[in-house]
Amino acid sequence: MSEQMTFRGQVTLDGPSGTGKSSVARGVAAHLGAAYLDTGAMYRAATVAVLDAGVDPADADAVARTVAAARIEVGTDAATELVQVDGVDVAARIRGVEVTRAVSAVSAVPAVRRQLVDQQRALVASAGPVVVEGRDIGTVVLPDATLKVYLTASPEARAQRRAGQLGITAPDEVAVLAADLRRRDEFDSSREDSPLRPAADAVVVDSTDLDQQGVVDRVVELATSTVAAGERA
Ligand SMILES: Nc1ncnc2c1ncn2[C@@H]1O[C@H](COP(=O)(O)OP(=O)(O)OP(=O)(O)O)[C@@H](O)[C@H]1O
Ligand SMILES: Nc1ccn([C@H]2C[C@H](O)[C@@H](COP(=O)(O)O)O2)c(=O)n1
Repeated sequence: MSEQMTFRGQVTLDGPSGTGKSSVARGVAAHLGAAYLDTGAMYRAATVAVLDAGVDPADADAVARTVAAARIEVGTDAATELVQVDGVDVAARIRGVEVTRAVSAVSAVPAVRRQLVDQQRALVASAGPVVVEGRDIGTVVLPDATLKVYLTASPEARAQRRAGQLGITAPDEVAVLAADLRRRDEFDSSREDSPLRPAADAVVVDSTDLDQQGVVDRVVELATSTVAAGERA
């Protein structure tokens, strides 16, 4: 695919927390002129609905009922962030500690996953070319995607990145962040329904020693060469 040609496919970006999926996916979408879908934001919005209803995130039946009754909306424009629950803007709230602590439990509920995966596929179907990031996009949501990337980085790099994002410098606070990332990864990788793992045909990109732009360039290069190989076949 030359730079002038239009990208018409789907790129999936999966991987553990703090590897840079959201920032890289936005950059790749902007470069390719594609839409962008943050599926983690959807599970976070579902968690807001659960917490606001006073439901225990460990009560799977109540979580499923609450999320089924909630109207969860996310945008697919890489330049703006739209996340709403029942018409209320929750874009800032979904990044808070309370939601981050509870989101793994909510996202492990099979009925919640079925509901949000259906919604994700509908959004993708109407988005055209798209970059979608999450944990199960290459394995479950879009198994026929043009390019699947599984992003990794060392636990130390991920904790430092998250600390930088939050303006945290004290070593003991960075250690707390690292423990939280570890806890969430273990939970997300060991759940029964759609655990975090690379798709068999995913390209693994280790971003530990790459800066953000370097990762964006690498994924754009992979998308370009995948499309070019498809055109030659
Ligand atoms: N290659 C990189 N080098 C250094 N910093 C990076 C790199 N990629 C992303 N970052 C920074 O790391 C932080 C975390 O990135 P981001 O939120 O995109 O990760 P994520 O994988 O989407 O995390 P989560 O799954 O928890 O939402 C951000 O501040 C981002 O700017
Ligand atoms: N496709 C997805 C996306 C996200 N999740 C879960 C697992 C994460 O801990 C949580 C928040 O995601 P983040 O915003 O940190 O990317 O949502 C999932 O199970 N499947």
